[in-house]
Amino acid sequence: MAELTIHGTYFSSKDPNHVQAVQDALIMIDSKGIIARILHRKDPEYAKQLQVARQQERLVELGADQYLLPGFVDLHVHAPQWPQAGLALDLPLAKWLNHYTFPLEAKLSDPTYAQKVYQDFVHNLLANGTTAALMFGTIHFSANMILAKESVKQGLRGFVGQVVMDNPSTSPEYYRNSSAQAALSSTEKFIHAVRDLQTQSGQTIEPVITPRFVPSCTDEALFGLGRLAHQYDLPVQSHLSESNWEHGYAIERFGQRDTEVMDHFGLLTKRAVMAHGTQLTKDDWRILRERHSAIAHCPISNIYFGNGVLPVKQLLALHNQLGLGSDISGGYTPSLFHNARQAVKSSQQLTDGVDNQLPAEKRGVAGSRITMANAFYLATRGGAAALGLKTGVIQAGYAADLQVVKMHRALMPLSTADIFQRLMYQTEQTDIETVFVNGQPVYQRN
Ligand SMILES: O=c1[nH]c(=O)c2nc[nH]c2[nH]1
Repeated sequence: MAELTIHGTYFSSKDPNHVQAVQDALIMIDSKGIIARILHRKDPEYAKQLQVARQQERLVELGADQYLLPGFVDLHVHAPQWPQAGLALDLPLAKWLNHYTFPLEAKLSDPTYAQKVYQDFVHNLLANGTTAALMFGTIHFSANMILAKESVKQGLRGFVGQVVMDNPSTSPEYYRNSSAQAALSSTEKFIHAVRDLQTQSGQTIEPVITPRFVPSCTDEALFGLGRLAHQYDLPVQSHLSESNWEHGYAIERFGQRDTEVMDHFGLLTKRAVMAHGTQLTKDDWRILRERHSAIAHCPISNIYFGNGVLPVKQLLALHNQLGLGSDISGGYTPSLFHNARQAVKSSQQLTDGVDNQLPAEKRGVAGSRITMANAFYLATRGGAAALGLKTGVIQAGYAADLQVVKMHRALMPLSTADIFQRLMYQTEQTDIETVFVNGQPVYQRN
Protein backbone atom coordinates (compact mmCIF):
# COMPACT_ATOMS: atom_id res chain seq x y z
CA MET A 1 0.00 0.00 0.00
CA ALA A 2 1.23 3.46 -0.85
CA GLU A 3 1.85 5.75 2.13
CA LEU A 4 1.17 8.80 0.00
CA THR A 5 -0.17 9.22 -3.52
CA ILE A 6 0.21 12.38 -5.59
CA HIS A 7 -2.26 12.89 -8.42
CA GLY A 8 -1.21 15.31 -11.13
CA THR A 9 0.94 16.16 -14.12
CA TYR A 10 4.69 15.88 -13.81
CA PHE A 11 7.85 16.68 -15.74
CA SER A 12 11.02 14.63 -15.37
CA SER A 13 14.29 14.49 -17.28
CA LYS A 14 14.61 11.42 -19.52
CA ASP A 15 18.17 12.08 -20.62
CA PRO A 16 20.33 15.19 -21.14
CA ASN A 17 18.21 16.27 -24.12
CA HIS A 18 14.65 15.19 -23.39
CA VAL A 19 11.97 15.89 -20.82
CA GLN A 20 9.16 13.47 -20.14
CA ALA A 21 5.74 15.01 -19.47
CA VAL A 22 3.04 12.79 -17.99
CA GLN A 23 -0.47 14.10 -17.47
CA ASP A 24 -2.76 13.05 -14.64
CA ALA A 25 -0.43 10.43 -13.21
CA LEU A 26 -0.71 8.71 -9.85
CA ILE A 27 2.68 8.79 -8.16
CA MET A 28 2.54 6.20 -5.38
CA ILE A 29 5.13 6.62 -2.63
CA ASP A 30 5.89 3.84 -0.15
CA SER A 31 6.61 4.03 3.58
CA LYS A 32 10.36 4.37 2.90
CA GLY A 33 9.81 7.49 0.79
CA ILE A 34 10.51 5.73 -2.50
CA ILE A 35 8.32 6.07 -5.57
CA ALA A 36 6.90 2.54 -5.69
CA ARG A 37 4.70 2.82 -8.79
CA ILE A 38 3.47 5.38 -11.26
CA LEU A 39 0.06 4.73 -12.80
CA HIS A 40 -1.11 6.42 -15.98
CA ARG A 41 -4.72 7.17 -16.87
CA LYS A 42 -5.05 4.14 -19.12
CA ASP A 43 -3.74 1.74 -16.48
CA PRO A 44 -6.55 -0.68 -15.42
CA GLU A 45 -5.83 -0.07 -11.72
CA TYR A 46 -5.81 3.72 -12.02
CA ALA A 47 -9.42 4.49 -11.04
CA LYS A 48 -9.39 2.04 -8.11
CA GLN A 49 -6.07 3.27 -6.68
CA LEU A 50 -7.21 6.88 -6.99
CA GLN A 51 -10.41 6.10 -5.12
CA VAL A 52 -8.63 4.14 -2.36
CA ALA A 53 -6.06 6.88 -1.80
CA ARG A 54 -8.83 9.48 -1.67
CA GLN A 55 -10.93 7.47 0.79
CA GLN A 56 -7.96 6.82 3.05
CA GLU A 57 -6.96 10.48 2.94
CA ARG A 58 -3.50 9.68 1.60
CA LEU A 59 -3.95 11.65 -1.58
CA VAL A 60 -2.34 14.94 -2.61
CA GLU A 61 -4.40 16.25 -5.53
CA LEU A 62 -2.68 18.90 -7.60
CA GLY A 63 -4.85 21.78 -8.78
CA ALA A 64 -5.26 22.64 -12.48
CA ASP A 65 -2.45 25.21 -12.25
CA GLN A 66 -0.07 23.01 -10.18
CA TYR A 67 2.68 20.73 -11.50
CA LEU A 68 5.12 18.28 -10.03
CA LEU A 69 8.87 18.46 -10.69
CA PRO A 70 11.79 16.61 -9.12
CA GLY A 71 13.52 18.51 -6.33
CA PHE A 72 16.66 20.27 -7.53
CA VAL A 73 20.24 19.30 -6.67
CA ASP A 74 22.47 22.31 -5.98
CA LEU A 75 25.91 21.02 -6.89
CA HIS A 76 27.92 23.99 -5.62
CA VAL A 77 26.92 26.37 -2.86
CA HIS A 78 28.73 28.22 -0.05
CA ALA A 79 26.46 28.11 3.01
CA PRO A 80 28.38 30.73 5.10
CA GLN A 81 28.14 33.27 2.27
CA TRP A 82 24.34 33.39 2.45
CA PRO A 83 24.29 36.74 4.35
CA GLN A 84 26.16 38.45 1.49
CA ALA A 85 24.15 37.01 -1.43
CA GLY A 86 23.80 39.78 -4.00
CA LEU A 87 26.66 41.93 -2.67
CA ALA A 88 29.91 43.12 -4.21
CA LEU A 89 29.59 41.22 -7.46
CA ASP A 90 31.27 43.97 -9.43
CA LEU A 91 34.69 43.08 -7.96
CA PRO A 92 37.18 40.63 -9.48
CA LEU A 93 37.37 37.24 -7.72
CA ALA A 94 40.57 37.79 -5.70
CA LYS A 95 39.32 41.15 -4.35
CA TRP A 96 35.84 39.78 -3.67
CA LEU A 97 37.39 36.95 -1.65
CA ASN A 98 39.73 39.14 0.36
CA HIS A 99 37.49 42.12 1.04
CA TYR A 100 34.09 40.48 1.49
CA THR A 101 34.10 36.71 1.61
CA PHE A 102 36.95 35.80 3.96
CA PRO A 103 35.93 38.38 6.61
CA LEU A 104 32.35 37.08 6.46
CA GLU A 105 33.32 33.41 6.64
CA ALA A 106 35.61 34.17 9.60
CA LYS A 107 32.55 35.32 11.58
CA LEU A 108 31.14 31.79 11.51
CA SER A 109 33.58 30.94 14.31
CA ASP A 110 30.74 32.22 16.52
CA PRO A 111 28.29 29.29 16.93
CA THR A 112 25.36 31.61 17.68
CA TYR A 113 25.89 33.42 14.40
CA ALA A 114 26.43 30.11 12.57
CA GLN A 115 23.13 28.78 13.89
CA LYS A 116 21.28 31.90 12.75
CA VAL A 117 22.83 31.85 9.26
CA TYR A 118 22.54 28.12 8.63
CA GLN A 119 18.96 27.79 9.84
CA ASP A 120 17.87 30.51 7.44
CA PHE A 121 20.08 29.21 4.62
CA VAL A 122 18.77 25.62 4.71
CA HIS A 123 15.20 26.92 4.87
CA ASN A 124 15.82 29.06 1.79
CA LEU A 125 17.29 26.19 -0.20
CA LEU A 126 14.20 24.08 0.48
CA ALA A 127 11.88 27.02 -0.22
CA ASN A 128 13.51 27.31 -3.65
CA GLY A 129 12.86 23.67 -4.49
CA THR A 130 16.36 22.40 -3.72
CA THR A 131 16.23 19.03 -1.98
CA ALA A 132 19.92 18.08 -2.05
CA ALA A 133 22.99 20.30 -1.85
CA LEU A 134 26.75 19.94 -2.05
CA MET A 135 27.86 22.65 0.34
CA PHE A 136 31.03 24.40 1.35
CA GLY A 137 31.10 25.29 5.05
CA THR A 138 34.02 27.14 6.64
CA ILE A 139 37.25 26.08 8.34
CA HIS A 140 35.36 25.82 11.68
CA PHE A 141 34.46 22.34 12.93
CA SER A 142 31.64 23.54 15.23
CA ALA A 143 29.95 25.70 12.61
CA ASN A 144 30.14 22.89 10.06
CA MET A 145 28.46 20.54 12.50
CA ILE A 146 25.71 23.13 12.98
CA LEU A 147 25.20 23.15 9.19
CA ALA A 148 25.09 19.35 9.07
CA LYS A 149 22.61 19.16 11.98
CA GLU A 150 20.42 21.89 10.51
CA SER A 151 20.29 19.99 7.18
CA VAL A 152 19.17 16.86 9.02
CA LYS A 153 16.64 18.78 11.12
CA GLN A 154 15.00 20.49 8.13
CA GLY A 155 15.21 17.42 5.87
CA LEU A 156 17.69 18.63 3.24
CA ARG A 157 19.96 15.96 1.75
CA GLY A 158 23.20 17.55 2.83
CA PHE A 159 26.79 17.05 1.67
CA VAL A 160 28.89 19.29 3.90
CA GLY A 161 32.53 20.20 3.40
CA GLN A 162 34.92 21.46 6.03
CA VAL A 163 36.98 23.97 4.06
CA VAL A 164 40.76 23.64 4.08
CA MET A 165 42.86 26.74 3.39
CA ASP A 166 46.28 26.65 5.00
CA ASN A 167 48.44 28.54 2.51
CA PRO A 168 49.75 31.67 4.28
CA SER A 169 50.59 33.39 0.99
CA THR A 170 46.94 33.41 -0.20
CA SER A 171 44.82 33.08 2.96
CA PRO A 172 44.65 35.83 5.62
CA GLU A 173 45.97 35.13 9.09
CA TYR A 174 42.55 35.73 10.67
CA TYR A 175 40.98 33.04 8.50
CA ARG A 176 43.20 30.09 7.73
CA ASN A 177 44.17 26.73 9.17
CA SER A 178 47.18 27.04 11.48
CA SER A 179 48.98 24.23 9.59
CA ALA A 180 48.31 21.45 7.10
CA GLN A 181 48.44 18.93 9.95
CA ALA A 182 45.88 20.87 11.98
CA ALA A 183 43.59 21.09 8.95
CA LEU A 184 43.87 17.39 8.22
CA SER A 185 43.23 16.22 11.75
CA SER A 186 40.24 18.53 12.11
CA THR A 187 38.91 17.22 8.76
CA GLU A 188 39.25 13.67 10.03
CA LYS A 189 37.39 14.57 13.23
CA PHE A 190 34.65 16.13 11.09
CA ILE A 191 34.39 12.99 8.94
CA HIS A 192 33.75 10.85 12.04
CA ALA A 193 31.28 13.31 13.57
CA VAL A 194 29.19 13.57 10.38
CA ARG A 195 29.25 9.82 9.90
CA ASP A 196 27.92 9.43 13.46
CA LEU A 197 25.17 11.94 12.66
CA GLN A 198 24.34 9.96 9.53
CA THR A 199 24.04 6.74 11.55
CA GLN A 200 21.89 8.35 14.26
CA SER A 201 19.56 10.19 11.86
CA GLY A 202 19.32 7.64 9.03
CA GLN A 203 19.27 10.62 6.66
CA THR A 204 21.51 11.61 3.77
CA ILE A 205 24.24 13.62 5.42
CA GLU A 206 27.81 13.16 4.22
CA PRO A 207 31.16 14.80 4.91
CA VAL A 208 32.99 16.12 1.87
CA ILE A 209 36.73 16.57 1.34
CA THR A 210 37.04 20.30 0.58
CA PRO A 211 40.29 21.96 -0.43
CA ARG A 212 38.98 25.49 -1.08
CA PHE A 213 40.96 25.68 -4.31
CA VAL A 214 44.55 25.04 -5.32
CA PRO A 215 45.77 28.58 -4.48
CA SER A 216 44.56 28.36 -0.88
CA CYS A 217 46.26 25.04 -0.03
CA THR A 218 49.82 23.92 0.58
CA ASP A 219 51.09 20.78 -1.16
CA GLU A 220 50.98 18.97 2.18
CA ALA A 221 47.30 19.77 2.66
CA LEU A 222 46.39 18.77 -0.93
CA PHE A 223 48.28 15.50 -0.55
CA GLY A 224 46.67 14.72 2.82
CA LEU A 225 43.16 15.51 1.55
CA GLY A 226 43.65 13.23 -1.46
CA ARG A 227 44.66 10.48 0.95
CA LEU A 228 41.58 11.04 3.17
CA ALA A 229 39.26 11.04 0.14
CA HIS A 230 40.51 7.58 -0.80
CA GLN A 231 40.77 6.22 2.74
CA TYR A 232 37.14 7.10 3.58
CA ASP A 233 35.72 6.90 0.02
CA LEU A 234 34.29 10.40 0.33
CA PRO A 235 33.01 13.00 -2.12
CA VAL A 236 35.49 15.75 -2.98
CA GLN A 237 34.63 19.33 -3.91
CA SER A 238 36.71 22.30 -4.96
CA HIS A 239 36.93 25.09 -7.54
CA LEU A 240 38.69 24.32 -10.79
CA SER A 241 39.98 26.77 -13.40
CA GLU A 242 37.22 29.18 -12.44
CA SER A 243 38.90 32.36 -13.67
CA ASN A 244 41.89 33.52 -15.67
CA TRP A 245 43.61 34.27 -12.38
CA GLU A 246 43.02 30.82 -10.81
CA HIS A 247 43.94 29.02 -14.03
CA GLY A 248 47.16 31.04 -14.33
CA TYR A 249 48.05 30.55 -10.66
CA ALA A 250 48.41 26.76 -10.98
CA ILE A 251 50.61 27.10 -14.04
CA GLU A 252 52.84 29.60 -12.28
CA ARG A 253 53.18 27.56 -9.05
CA PHE A 254 53.30 24.02 -10.45
CA GLY A 255 54.02 24.38 -14.17
CA GLN A 256 50.78 22.38 -14.63
CA ARG A 257 47.15 23.22 -15.21
CA ASP A 258 44.70 23.25 -12.27
CA THR A 259 43.20 19.92 -13.40
CA GLU A 260 46.60 18.23 -13.58
CA VAL A 261 47.44 19.50 -10.10
CA MET A 262 44.18 18.19 -8.60
CA ASP A 263 44.77 14.89 -10.37
CA HIS A 264 48.35 14.70 -9.15
CA PHE A 265 47.12 14.92 -5.54
CA GLY A 266 44.49 12.21 -6.06
CA LEU A 267 41.59 14.63 -5.78
CA LEU A 268 39.89 13.80 -9.07
CA THR A 269 37.90 10.74 -8.07
CA LYS A 270 34.60 9.36 -9.31
CA ARG A 271 33.01 11.16 -6.34
CA ALA A 272 34.65 14.53 -7.12
CA VAL A 273 32.69 17.62 -8.15
CA MET A 274 34.72 20.53 -9.45
CA ALA A 275 33.00 23.90 -9.68
CA HIS A 276 33.03 26.28 -12.66
CA GLY A 277 35.71 25.04 -15.07
CA THR A 278 35.25 27.96 -17.43
CA GLN A 279 38.96 27.96 -18.35
CA LEU A 280 39.39 24.19 -18.74
CA THR A 281 41.10 22.93 -21.88
CA LYS A 282 39.91 19.98 -23.93
CA ASP A 283 42.68 17.91 -22.31
CA ASP A 284 41.23 18.84 -18.91
CA TRP A 285 37.78 17.72 -20.08
CA ARG A 286 39.31 14.37 -21.07
CA ILE A 287 41.03 13.93 -17.70
CA LEU A 288 37.76 14.68 -15.88
CA ARG A 289 35.93 12.18 -18.08
CA GLU A 290 38.54 9.50 -17.48
CA ARG A 291 38.30 10.03 -13.71
CA HIS A 292 34.46 10.20 -13.82
CA SER A 293 34.67 13.52 -11.97
CA ALA A 294 31.79 15.96 -12.43
CA ILE A 295 31.69 19.69 -13.16
CA ALA A 296 29.26 21.95 -11.29
CA HIS A 297 28.16 24.59 -13.80
CA CYS A 298 27.42 27.89 -12.04
CA PRO A 299 26.21 30.17 -14.83
CA ILE A 300 25.19 33.21 -12.77
CA SER A 301 28.46 33.26 -10.85
CA ASN A 302 30.45 32.75 -14.06
CA ILE A 303 29.07 36.00 -15.47
CA TYR A 304 30.87 37.83 -12.68
CA PHE A 305 33.99 35.78 -12.00
CA GLY A 306 34.31 33.17 -14.75
CA ASN A 307 35.98 35.19 -17.55
CA GLY A 308 34.17 32.89 -19.97
CA VAL A 309 31.24 30.55 -20.55
CA LEU A 310 31.41 26.81 -19.88
CA PRO A 311 30.61 25.06 -23.19
CA VAL A 312 27.88 22.85 -21.74
CA LYS A 313 26.65 21.62 -25.11
CA GLN A 314 30.07 20.30 -26.10
CA LEU A 315 30.68 18.73 -22.67
CA LEU A 316 27.32 16.93 -22.72
CA ALA A 317 28.05 15.61 -26.21
CA LEU A 318 31.34 14.21 -24.91
CA HIS A 319 29.52 12.61 -21.92
CA ASN A 320 31.30 14.65 -19.27
CA GLN A 321 29.30 14.55 -16.06
CA LEU A 322 27.60 17.88 -15.28
CA GLY A 323 25.22 19.42 -12.77
CA LEU A 324 24.07 22.91 -11.83
CA GLY A 325 25.21 25.07 -8.91
CA SER A 326 23.89 28.33 -7.48
CA ASP A 327 27.35 29.18 -6.05
CA ILE A 328 25.86 31.41 -3.39
CA SER A 329 27.30 34.03 -3.13
CA GLY A 330 29.30 34.24 -6.36
CA GLY A 331 25.76 33.78 -7.65
CA TYR A 332 23.16 36.01 -6.06
CA THR A 333 20.22 33.59 -5.81
CA PRO A 334 19.72 30.08 -4.42
CA SER A 335 17.12 29.45 -7.14
CA LEU A 336 18.14 26.79 -9.65
CA PHE A 337 15.23 28.00 -11.81
CA HIS A 338 17.16 31.26 -12.22
CA ASN A 339 20.41 29.40 -12.80
CA ALA A 340 18.82 27.17 -15.45
CA ARG A 341 17.62 30.32 -17.26
CA GLN A 342 21.09 31.83 -17.09
CA ALA A 343 22.65 28.60 -18.40
CA VAL A 344 20.48 28.86 -21.52
CA LYS A 345 21.10 32.60 -21.94
CA SER A 346 24.87 32.29 -21.49
CA SER A 347 25.02 29.46 -24.02
CA GLN A 348 23.25 31.66 -26.57
CA GLN A 349 25.83 34.39 -25.99
CA LEU A 350 28.62 31.86 -26.37
CA THR A 351 27.13 30.88 -29.72
CA ASP A 352 26.75 34.42 -30.99
CA GLY A 353 29.74 36.05 -29.29
CA VAL A 354 29.52 39.51 -27.83
CA ASP A 355 31.93 41.81 -29.66
CA ASN A 356 29.90 43.48 -32.39
CA GLN A 357 33.04 45.00 -33.91
CA LEU A 358 34.01 41.54 -35.18
CA PRO A 359 32.36 39.96 -38.23
CA ALA A 360 29.36 37.88 -37.04
CA GLU A 361 30.97 34.56 -38.02
CA LYS A 362 34.06 35.30 -35.90
CA ARG A 363 32.31 36.39 -32.72
CA GLY A 364 31.18 33.19 -31.06
CA VAL A 365 31.43 29.42 -30.82
CA ALA A 366 28.88 28.03 -33.26
CA GLY A 367 26.52 25.32 -32.01
CA SER A 368 26.91 26.08 -28.30
CA ARG A 369 23.29 26.87 -27.51
CA ILE A 370 21.66 24.58 -24.97
CA THR A 371 17.94 24.04 -24.46
CA MET A 372 15.91 24.35 -21.28
CA ALA A 373 15.68 20.53 -21.33
CA ASN A 374 19.50 20.43 -21.08
CA ALA A 375 19.49 22.89 -18.17
CA PHE A 376 16.71 20.98 -16.41
CA TYR A 377 18.77 17.79 -16.74
CA LEU A 378 21.71 19.52 -15.04
CA ALA A 379 19.52 20.77 -12.17
CA THR A 380 17.98 17.36 -11.53
CA ARG A 381 19.26 14.10 -12.99
CA GLY A 382 22.80 15.32 -13.71
CA GLY A 383 23.37 16.68 -10.21
CA ALA A 384 21.91 13.59 -8.55
CA ALA A 385 24.15 11.32 -10.63
CA ALA A 386 27.21 13.36 -9.66
CA LEU A 387 26.40 12.78 -5.97
CA GLY A 388 25.47 9.13 -6.46
CA LEU A 389 21.91 9.84 -5.30
CA LYS A 390 18.92 7.85 -6.51
CA THR A 391 16.84 11.02 -6.84
CA GLY A 392 16.39 13.75 -9.42
CA VAL A 393 13.81 11.95 -11.54
CA ILE A 394 10.19 10.97 -11.10
CA GLN A 395 10.44 7.27 -11.69
CA ALA A 396 9.66 4.07 -9.81
CA GLY A 397 12.55 3.04 -7.59
CA TYR A 398 13.77 6.62 -7.03
CA ALA A 399 13.37 8.61 -3.81
CA ALA A 400 10.38 10.93 -3.74
CA ASP A 401 12.25 14.26 -3.64
CA LEU A 402 9.70 16.51 -5.30
CA GLN A 403 8.40 20.06 -5.63
CA VAL A 404 4.88 21.23 -6.39
CA VAL A 405 4.94 24.46 -8.38
CA LYS A 406 2.16 26.74 -9.47
CA MET A 407 2.12 28.10 -13.02
CA HIS A 408 1.35 31.72 -13.72
CA ARG A 409 -2.07 32.25 -15.32
CA ALA A 410 -2.14 31.28 -18.99
CA LEU A 411 -3.99 33.64 -21.34
CA MET A 412 -3.82 31.24 -24.26
CA PRO A 413 -3.91 27.47 -24.68
CA LEU A 414 -0.55 25.88 -23.87
CA SER A 415 0.82 22.47 -24.89
CA THR A 416 2.60 20.40 -22.23
CA ALA A 417 5.91 21.41 -23.86
CA ASP A 418 4.88 25.07 -23.48
CA ILE A 419 3.93 24.50 -19.85
CA PHE A 420 7.38 23.07 -19.14
CA GLN A 421 9.01 26.18 -20.66
CA ARG A 422 6.67 28.49 -18.78
CA LEU A 423 7.42 26.79 -15.47
CA MET A 424 11.17 26.86 -15.99
CA TYR A 425 11.21 30.50 -17.11
CA GLN A 426 8.69 31.99 -14.69
CA THR A 427 8.70 30.06 -11.43
CA GLU A 428 9.73 32.23 -8.50
CA GLN A 429 10.16 31.16 -4.91
CA THR A 430 6.61 32.26 -4.13
CA ASP A 431 5.26 29.83 -6.76
CA ILE A 432 6.79 26.81 -5.00
CA GLU A 433 4.03 25.43 -2.82
CA THR A 434 5.24 22.16 -1.29
CA VAL A 435 8.61 20.43 -1.26
CA PHE A 436 9.06 16.76 -0.36
CA VAL A 437 12.21 14.88 0.56
CA ASN A 438 11.90 11.13 0.77
CA GLY A 439 8.12 11.48 0.55
CA GLN A 440 7.94 13.79 3.59
CA PRO A 441 6.88 17.44 3.30
CA VAL A 442 9.89 19.58 4.27
CA TYR A 443 8.55 22.92 3.08
CA GLN A 444 5.03 24.24 2.74
CA ARG A 445 4.26 27.75 1.55
CA ASN A 446 1.68 29.38 3.78
O1 LIG B 1 33.10 31.66 -6.62
C1 LIG B 1 33.93 31.42 -5.75
N1 LIG B 1 33.59 31.48 -4.43
C2 LIG B 1 34.45 31.22 -3.43
O2 LIG B 1 34.10 31.28 -2.26
C3 LIG B 1 35.76 30.85 -3.82
N2 LIG B 1 36.84 30.52 -3.12
C4 LIG B 1 37.80 30.27 -4.02
N3 LIG B 1 37.35 30.44 -5.27
C5 LIG B 1 36.08 30.81 -5.16
N4 LIG B 1 35.18 31.08 -6.10
